[in-house]
Amino acid sequence: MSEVKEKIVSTVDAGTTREVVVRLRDLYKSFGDNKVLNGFNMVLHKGENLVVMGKSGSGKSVMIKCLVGLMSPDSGIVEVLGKNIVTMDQEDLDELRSDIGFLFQGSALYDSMTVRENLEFPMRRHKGRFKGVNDTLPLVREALENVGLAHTMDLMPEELSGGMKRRVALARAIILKPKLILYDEPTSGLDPITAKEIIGLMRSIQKKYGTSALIITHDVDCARVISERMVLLVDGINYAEGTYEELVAATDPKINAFFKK
Ligand SMILES: Nc1ncnc2c1ncn2[C@@H]1O[C@H](COP(=O)(O)OP(=O)(O)OP(=O)(O)O)[C@@H](O)[C@H]1O
Repeated sequence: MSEVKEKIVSTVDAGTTREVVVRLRDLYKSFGDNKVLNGFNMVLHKGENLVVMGKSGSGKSVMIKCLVGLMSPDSGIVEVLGKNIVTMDQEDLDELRSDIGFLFQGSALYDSMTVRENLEFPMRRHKGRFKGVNDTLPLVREALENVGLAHTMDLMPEELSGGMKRRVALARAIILKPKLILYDEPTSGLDPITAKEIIGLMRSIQKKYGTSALIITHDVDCARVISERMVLLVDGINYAEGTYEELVAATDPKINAFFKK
């Protein structure tokens, strides 16, 4: 275990007053002999941008799936917005997910729907939350204005560039004003300038709405700019935690490997 982790974990355990939005404790998940999560721990505080890095196949997606209840851990605690995910029924899970925004790899817009219809989609899924909303237009417009794309409302996804699609996907992720946003590789496949724009938007959204964000990325520049704190997932555990600067300065070779260009 690295010095960095011991230092930071002790600060967190020493009774921080920040509200906890996600708590994963002693998470284990195996597939046959493949032990993917081996006692993983993580805490995300309210309003925080937490970056999780791990090499390909290290279990980041498995961790996220456990976090949103798409996969059950073999053991361990998964608390999201004060609720225990592991014991929840489907109805409660659906309700909880209306408080979570997702921006997953590749934007995943529906090609046969306009931008506006793509944005309305989460509202249709979580009808209960929008009972009193007859006119979705103001919400769609506000979400698109946040990403500078209000003029694209009636366009089809094929009429947008890759960077614009990612921004629309970001607008869709925030339209429900989620308390928590999960970003899975938000800058993958984008050129450095567009990636920078997306990171800028992620930051301004967090500032405007006070959203908590968990960001999974391989992009060291993205991690440097966006993270307040980082967790490195290695060998199924939270191998190291700290700020970007603390982790870059660490001497442990397994930590260094993440920051080599
Ligand atoms: N449903 C499943 N059944 C069996 N094995 C699985 C399943 N889901 C994931 N795994 C295994 O768990 C390990 C971790 O996979 P995971 O997708 O979480 O990695 P990752 O860190 O997200 O990788 P990447 O960065 O490439 O997306 C891999 O060895 C994978 O084969």
